[in-house]
Amino acid sequence: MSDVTYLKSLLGVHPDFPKKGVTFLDIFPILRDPVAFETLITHLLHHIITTNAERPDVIVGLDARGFLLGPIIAMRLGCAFVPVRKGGKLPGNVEVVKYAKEYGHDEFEMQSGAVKEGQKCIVIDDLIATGGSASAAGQLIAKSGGKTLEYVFIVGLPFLKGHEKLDAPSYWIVEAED
Ligand SMILES: O=P(O)(O)OC[C@H]1O[C@H](OP(=O)(O)OP(=O)(O)O)[C@H](O)[C@@H]1O
Ligand SMILES: Nc1ncnc2[nH]cnc12
Repeated sequence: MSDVTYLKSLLGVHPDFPKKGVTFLDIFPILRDPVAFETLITHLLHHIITTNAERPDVIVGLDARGFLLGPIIAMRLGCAFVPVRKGGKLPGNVEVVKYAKEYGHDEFEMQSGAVKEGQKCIVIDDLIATGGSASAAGQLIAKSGGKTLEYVFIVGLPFLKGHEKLDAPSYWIVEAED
């Protein structure tokens, strides 16, 4: 079985969660299996190293599930990790962007100066649906003077066309069907 098939087989599928009409795809079963978790991290590292001509300076992880992947990837690549958090959670001066996502609205914040002028960033999250969350993170990076090299996910829902909202290429390991 390929790594992609293995990881896809572990995804949890929950129809009508958190609201009717949304099929929630749950990555936590992958994290409960240490071999699958290691396979996931190795796959993401291999992708990032082989696809991007430029090495990233910063891995930007999105609240909350992006926090489970971002720091591991950042430490293995020798990059900074910067969190993008939901509104009102970060101290000090912050940049703010409001956005819509598959099942609601939210606000993302990043600490001012956390990404420095000219730094090359990779955004990491578990899943892209409508692309609202990833696009908001990209706007925060741009406000800070950074450059997004790529958006990286475990799961993509390409039929929602979220990747078309993004200002840089995107990659997902597993594709969910409509
Ligand atoms: O592409 P979109 O339509 O924006 O949806 C994707 C986002 O939605 C989920 O996060 P959520 O906001 O539910 O937060 P959580 O990680 O705290 O559960 C998911 O982890 C992504 O961040
Ligand atoms: N379908 C989905 N499954 C899991 N997380 C999500 N975030 C937005 N849409 C989602």
